[in-house]
Amino acid sequence: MGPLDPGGGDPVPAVLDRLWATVEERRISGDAETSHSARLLARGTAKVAQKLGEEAVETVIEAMAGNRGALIGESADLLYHLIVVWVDAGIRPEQVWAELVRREGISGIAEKASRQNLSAAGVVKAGDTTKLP
Ligand SMILES: N=c1c2ncn([C@@H]3O[C@H](COP(=O)(O)OP(=O)(O)OP(=O)(O)O)[C@@H](O)[C@H]3O)c2ncn1[C@@H]1O[C@H](COP(=O)(O)O)[C@@H](O)[C@H]1O
Repeated sequence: MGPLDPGGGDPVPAVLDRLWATVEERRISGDAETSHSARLLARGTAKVAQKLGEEAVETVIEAMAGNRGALIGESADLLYHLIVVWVDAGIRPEQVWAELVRREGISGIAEKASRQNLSAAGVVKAGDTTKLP
């Protein structure tokens, strides 16, 4: 399974794979003086996660204001900071693409209902999808 093939035979945006590879390279050998990624990663998991939260809020603000141009820019910031979170956590993009492919065709409403049924039966705790097939 290559970086452009999440397992279902579909390509994923190559720019996201390239961005992950760049940020991972910055984690390994980047200079905090010249690389924003290296500087942010050096500040630790809490700061990396905080920045993702800030970018998410800024994205929400532009979405609610109906500013489509600003929403595109904030979306790019959000994706970049999500990728920094993955690099910090040791997650490779293929793992996320595979999870998206696994969910294809599964309605969110049906999935939630099955989780609630399992929870009611005492099989899994509500909200915990890690034990689902
Ligand atoms: N896509 C991005 C990208 N999007 C946003 N940003 C930076 O994210 C920063 C967000 O600014 P903020 O003021 O919110 O955050 P901050 O500077 O950490 O400030 P504080 O929260 O600490 O006060 C800005 O400096 C943006 O330039 C990005 N920095 C890098 N990339 C990509 O990552 C690649 C590697 O970048 P470097 O790691 O800098 O070499 C680049 O070639 C780009 O492809």
